[in-house]
Amino acid sequence: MTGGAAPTGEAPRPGDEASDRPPIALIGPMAAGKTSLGRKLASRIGRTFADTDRLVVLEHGPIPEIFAAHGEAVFRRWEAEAVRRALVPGTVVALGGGAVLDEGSRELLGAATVVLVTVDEHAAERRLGGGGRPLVADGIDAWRRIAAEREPLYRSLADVTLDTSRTPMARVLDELQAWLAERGL
Ligand SMILES: Nc1ncnc2c1ncn2[C@@H]1O[C@H](COP(=O)(O)OP(=O)(O)OP(=O)(O)O)[C@@H](O)[C@H]1O
Ligand SMILES: O=C(O)C1=C[C@@H](O)[C@@H](O)[C@H](O)C1
Ligand SMILES: [Mg+2]
Repeated sequence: MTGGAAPTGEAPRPGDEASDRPPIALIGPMAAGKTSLGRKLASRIGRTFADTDRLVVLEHGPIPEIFAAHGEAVFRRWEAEAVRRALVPGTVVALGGGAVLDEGSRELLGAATVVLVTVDEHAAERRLGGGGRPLVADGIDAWRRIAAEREPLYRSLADVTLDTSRTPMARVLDELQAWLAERGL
């Protein structure tokens, strides 16, 4: 795990509510484990969980159908709306892999604790099966190109980075929980 400078927030006091704390946002490339890790983290620390892909699907239908019928730009607009609705104090939010492309969403992430979840291409290739991700319908070459393009953006937003390639989910979760607890987040 690699972390940035410790946030300046005070340690939690008795009576503090998680709902007063900055939202915890999980960002990173497709199949890194944002949704799985976010859901487990929220359950463990007693916070509400939201997944922006899920919110878009609930409101507008399956992602491949949105891309086919309306194009990526419309998906990005609906995704940005989902980020704005979900990213409120006290929550854990898993963002879609490309949500950081939207400037307004990046501004909102400035008020969040941002966890970058990474995965190497070998593990990503094993996890990509099952489809549902139109931008990588052609496989790992597209995943590699997109991940490399976005890496500087992901790194610039992250407060902490966790790699899931060779670490079981339970241990990644323990590490993240400890990192948050040390900082009163
Ligand atoms: N640490 C891990 N070890 C092994 N498999 C993992 C790990 N983390 C996640 N996975 C598996 O990888 C797959 C992708 O995980 P997940 O859907 O959480 O990724 P994501 O980052 O949310 O992807 P997307 O960008 O498509 O939303 C799932 O099948 C999940 O069970
Ligand atoms: O990285 C991306 O651009 C995407 C990631 C997924 O989470 C979905 O939001 C969608 O498939 C696009
Ligand atoms: Mg996800």
